[in-house]
Amino acid sequence: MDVMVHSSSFLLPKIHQPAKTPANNYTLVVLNQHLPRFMPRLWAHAKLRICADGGANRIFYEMPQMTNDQDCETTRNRYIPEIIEGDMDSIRPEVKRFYSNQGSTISDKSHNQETTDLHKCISSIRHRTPSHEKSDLCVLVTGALGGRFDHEAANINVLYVFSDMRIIFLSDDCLIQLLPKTHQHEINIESSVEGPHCGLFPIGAPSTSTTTTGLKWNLSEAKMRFGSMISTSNIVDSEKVTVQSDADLLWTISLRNLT
Ligand SMILES: Nc1ncnc2c1ncn2[C@@H]1O[C@H](COP(=O)(O)OP(=O)(O)OP(=O)(O)O)[C@@H](O)[C@H]1O
Ligand SMILES: Cc1ncc(C[n+]2csc(CCO)c2C)c(N)n1
Repeated sequence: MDVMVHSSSFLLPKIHQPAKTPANNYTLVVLNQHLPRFMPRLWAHAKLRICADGGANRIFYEMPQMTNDQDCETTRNRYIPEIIEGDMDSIRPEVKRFYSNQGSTISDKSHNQETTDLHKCISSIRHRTPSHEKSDLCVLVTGALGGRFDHEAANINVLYVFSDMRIIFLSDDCLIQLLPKTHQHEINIESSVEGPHCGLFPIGAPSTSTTTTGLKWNLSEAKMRFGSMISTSNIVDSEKVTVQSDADLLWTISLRNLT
């Protein structure tokens, strides 16, 4: 079974980032929730930036408070998403007008009320990415966690729908991602920015055998399912964590107080 290597090096300042890993070649998706404190850094290093519908309001109204620019206008002119995607029922008219005039592509999918704006964004990223670049692509998503529980459930479902893509949800407090059962996983812990708290569990299908190394409470061919045992409030105990499972698992790790 192939090994998939993971790293949160996108959270490091640029000078500390290793040259070419999937984590440094990412598309940023901004959802309609409060921006995380490290948004300016994520934005600066992204290869492509997509706002999901009302996510554009967050960039327009919240970004000016997160930078040291002299005035609002300077910030707004600096942070222009390449694409705004979704059913356009939450983006404000003045925000849509502003970014449209600045050259953002407005991808209006108001006819589709079957999938969420995040689903539309990920689907569009998949279509835009040439096959030979797919394995290198990482998608960082802000605003997927916290807030309305139906939105959160839909967001997590997107991780499962697109389980062959590297998608990472980031909040101020933690990150989460899916570890597909098709691979063994090697997670390099960036201890200056993440840990020590972590969790590992299946949602949906149970796991009859999960084995880990590098955790304080390791699993050895352990069974996990909701309604029985799941691993939460675990602690990373090594610079490298390995995971092998017969089920897709969610991996979550706490983020330190970065600026
Ligand atoms: N409170 C929230 N909690 C978690 N995710 C959210 C929340 N609000 C928005 N999102 C995410 O941001 C995306 C864009 O948000 P937006 O408010 O534009 O959605 P929407 O389609 O108007 O949702 P709805 O009509 O259900 O309120 C959503 O698809 C969802 O992924
Ligand atoms: C069974 C079922 N439940 C809910 C919706 C509604 N819905 C799901 S995603 C979406 C778009 C949100 O931007 C909407 C309105 C549906 N279509 N089918």
